[in-house]
Amino acid sequence: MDVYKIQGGNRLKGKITVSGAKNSAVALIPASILADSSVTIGGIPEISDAWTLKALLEEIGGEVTFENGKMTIDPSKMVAMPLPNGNVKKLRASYYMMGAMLGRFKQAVIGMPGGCFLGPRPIDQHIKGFEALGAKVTNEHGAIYLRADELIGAKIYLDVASVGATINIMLAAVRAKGKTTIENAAKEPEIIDVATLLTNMGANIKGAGTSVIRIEGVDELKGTKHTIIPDRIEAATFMIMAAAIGDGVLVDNVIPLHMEAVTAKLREMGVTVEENEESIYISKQKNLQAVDVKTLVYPGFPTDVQQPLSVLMTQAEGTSMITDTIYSARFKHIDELRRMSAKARVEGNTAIIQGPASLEGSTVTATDLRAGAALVLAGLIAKGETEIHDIYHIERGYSSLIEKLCAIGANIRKESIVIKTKNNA
Ligand SMILES: CC(=O)N[C@H]1[C@@H](OP(=O)(O)OP(=O)(O)OC[C@H]2O[C@@H](n3ccc(=O)[nH]c3=O)[C@H](O)[C@@H]2O)O[C@H](CO)[C@@H](O)[C@@H]1O
Ligand SMILES: C=C(OP(=O)(O)O)C(=O)O
Repeated sequence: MDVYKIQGGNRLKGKITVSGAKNSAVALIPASILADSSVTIGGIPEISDAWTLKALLEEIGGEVTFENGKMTIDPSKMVAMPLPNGNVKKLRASYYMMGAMLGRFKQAVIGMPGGCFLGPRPIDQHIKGFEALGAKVTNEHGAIYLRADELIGAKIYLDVASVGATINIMLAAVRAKGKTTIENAAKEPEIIDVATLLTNMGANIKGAGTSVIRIEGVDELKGTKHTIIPDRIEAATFMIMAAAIGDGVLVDNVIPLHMEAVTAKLREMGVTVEENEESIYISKQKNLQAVDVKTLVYPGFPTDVQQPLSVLMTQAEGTSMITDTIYSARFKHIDELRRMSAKARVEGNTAIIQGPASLEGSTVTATDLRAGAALVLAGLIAKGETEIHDIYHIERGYSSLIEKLCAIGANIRKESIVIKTKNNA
């Protein structure tokens, strides 16, 4: 089993470069299914989710290359192959195969998606959208079956402003007949990125990034080239690391506007954040102060940053509270942080964190992707050695994390270890 081993206590200094956005990449790659010729996407992060999606596109007949961050997808020979099991279970975003295959083939069979366990993650709004467009949707033996004679544009009001549902409905609606309106749409930057790719393919989409998206369906979509936006969650993770143990860190390849909620909270904690055009500089910090945070849909504070920020809170003076209104059970990392001597507890959907705490290295488990990023930070801060298990979660979403952190001074390495069980002891 692969683990990360971290010797804590090193300071971070220098430039760290953010990769393309995971949560864009995982939607842009399936979006290519809708084109009639090759789509090239630059800046795809080297994460396992991207490799798994490449494999899924190949399973349905796509010809895909992925080298140096550039993925080229030739969708011309794709067929509506059912994908009930296997790779679809390895990631959450396999659900975008539903919208894209429905848009192109008017049918799809996709197993229930995997991804991080964060508490219940329903997809009822995705299904409601597909049904409004005229698809018949059934759940048989854990797979979703979608079939439509034709897709017809409709007015769809989302009960919750879901990123996944907004993108998935967009993917199907660009090939529906007539007009679709998505009301109470999510406004995350990744939605604009997907709309930009689709528009360059020939789709007619207005209002992406606002709460009302209007789509006029088209008969065909063509191949194109696209460059992905920077990953605002990875950028936030590095900003938080820099605030905790940096001696001057430049986080490069950032859109500062996407970081506003994070930047504002860090400033409230006493962190000096200098914004440049495409980078953010965090100098050496002292006297961090406790704050209260509530996660919200964009442009609010992102749930994906809740877990890394809770580690910074262990280093701040006083009692911080962080409430997750998007995923109420996204707190498994708190138990792991307690193993490292953090003074923290969970009450309902809120973590209450007492700082400053002297963290101690320990053996911990990355229960999910951002929990893993939080534990990497905790290990970098802690005295002694931290060993992180189940790092495959981290590698679903962070590209070259070890190389990037070592280049600015961290002592972290990946190792294969043998876990002793009754059978091999
Ligand atoms: C692949 C991807 O981009 N994943 C992101 C996406 O996940 P995901 O697409 O799962 O999140 P959504 O934005 O869809 O969900 C937001 C909220 O809506 C609820 N909901 C969602 C869909 C639905 O049909 N019904 C429903 O009730 C969810 O339970 C959650 O409380 O947004 C999350 C919230 O920003 C991020 O943590 C994930 O990183
Ligand atoms: C929860 C996340 O990912 P996913 O939706 O792919 O599980 C995340 O990116 O933090």
